[in-house]
Amino acid sequence: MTQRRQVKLGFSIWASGIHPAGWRLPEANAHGTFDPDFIRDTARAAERGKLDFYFIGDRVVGLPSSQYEAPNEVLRPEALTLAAFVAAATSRIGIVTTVNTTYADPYTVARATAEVDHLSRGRLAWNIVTGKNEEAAGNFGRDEHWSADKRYEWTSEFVEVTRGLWDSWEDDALVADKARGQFIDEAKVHALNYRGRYFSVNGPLNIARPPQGHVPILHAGSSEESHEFGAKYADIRFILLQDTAKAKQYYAETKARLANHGRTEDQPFVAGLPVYVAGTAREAHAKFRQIQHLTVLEASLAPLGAALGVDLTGHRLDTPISDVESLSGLDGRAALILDRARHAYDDESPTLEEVALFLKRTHGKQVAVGDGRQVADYIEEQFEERTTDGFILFPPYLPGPLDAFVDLVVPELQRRGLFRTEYGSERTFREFFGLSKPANQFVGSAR
Ligand SMILES: Cc1cc2nc3c(=O)[nH]c(=O)nc-3n(C[C@H](O)[C@H](O)[C@H](O)COP(=O)(O)O)c2cc1C
Repeated sequence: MTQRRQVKLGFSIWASGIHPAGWRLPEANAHGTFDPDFIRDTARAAERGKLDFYFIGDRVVGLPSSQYEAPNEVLRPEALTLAAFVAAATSRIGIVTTVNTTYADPYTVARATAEVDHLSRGRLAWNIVTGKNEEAAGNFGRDEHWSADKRYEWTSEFVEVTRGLWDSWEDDALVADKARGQFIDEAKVHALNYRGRYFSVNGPLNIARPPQGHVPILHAGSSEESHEFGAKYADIRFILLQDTAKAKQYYAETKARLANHGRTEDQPFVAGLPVYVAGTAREAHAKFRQIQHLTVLEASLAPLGAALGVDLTGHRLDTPISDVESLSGLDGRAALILDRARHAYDDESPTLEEVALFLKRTHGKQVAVGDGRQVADYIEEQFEERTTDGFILFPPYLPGPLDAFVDLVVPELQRRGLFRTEYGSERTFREFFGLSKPANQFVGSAR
């Protein structure tokens, strides 16, 4: 019997939750961000669920005034350091760290990523982002955050340099010949001597080639330049899902770009997904409503009206949507937003305030709310429809939702043959995703 194609699953550490009010729940840990025991527990829970990877995003700005809108962007652990910690706390799960290349240096990043790949025995992947926060520029002596074309030109060179540095050492360069007193074979250690528009780097790196050869690259971004960069350099694309028809088209079109760069290997997609799962659908929806109502932000009708294409002035926030005549018979994106809000609240007629908060938090995108079977149904449907090849669980708060996902959704996916029941022979991140190990550009005639 042929085995079913299996879904990829990761967990993203948002210590205070993806929802800005999640940390306010009595059962939420609001102090987890810098608590090593707490972080270790999340890593082990993700590994207990046999997940493919533990995902760490990053920001290079601190924005205290974002506390009501996005508290998890106010405080952010340093992602590479955290990856090393997670590597030590686990033994099988893959680890994705994020580096914003716009504000980084390739020699430093090549060293640190190679080091963590060694420490984790080949379990690391690198999520490349180029950042959207203007304020970051001021932290790095710059006057402005660059436009997309400059960010991606710089980042393309960055990746070329980094890959070249990772190749500095041939696998058998360290001979450690005790009898002759020869430590290394210098002919097998290569300087890069890269001279480009933005970088000038001699090399060699002072770290042996990473176990995976090149640390695999994930990429997330939205511009045309991001998509061209991703098609050329990324092993995996990190996305957010839109409605199913659009997402299917996006999936097919984005993957079709790979051929323009002579690529034949698949580029798996993983999609961020906020999940509210509980023993019963009723509990899950109640938790969703409870968190929404803890939001400190004021809901306002203007953005909701603009998103729906309807003038809502004059209505009270507590009006149920079924009482608003102009909201009946909508189609397209407006209908989709209302449907998703109805589904999430499990209420045929949520109030205007509830829909406004829903829109504000999710930007109208999908959240999965339900019992284990219902969340698994959603994952299976999106996977089979080919909108994505996997998901990154975005917990609304921690720790409860991670354990609930592992205990309720994972077994359901396993029963359906959609997800592994044990870690198998795969050891490296590349092996988890079926990615081949790249040859060293300095070996043989490759250069
Ligand atoms: C799914 C997704 C995840 C992202 N994660 C991060 C992140 O962790 N840190 C960050 O600085 N930017 C992150 N970004 C922002 C991107 O780096 C990028 O700046 C933004 O999407 C603007 O698109 P562009 O780079 O294509 O112009 C993310 C974007 C997307 C779409």
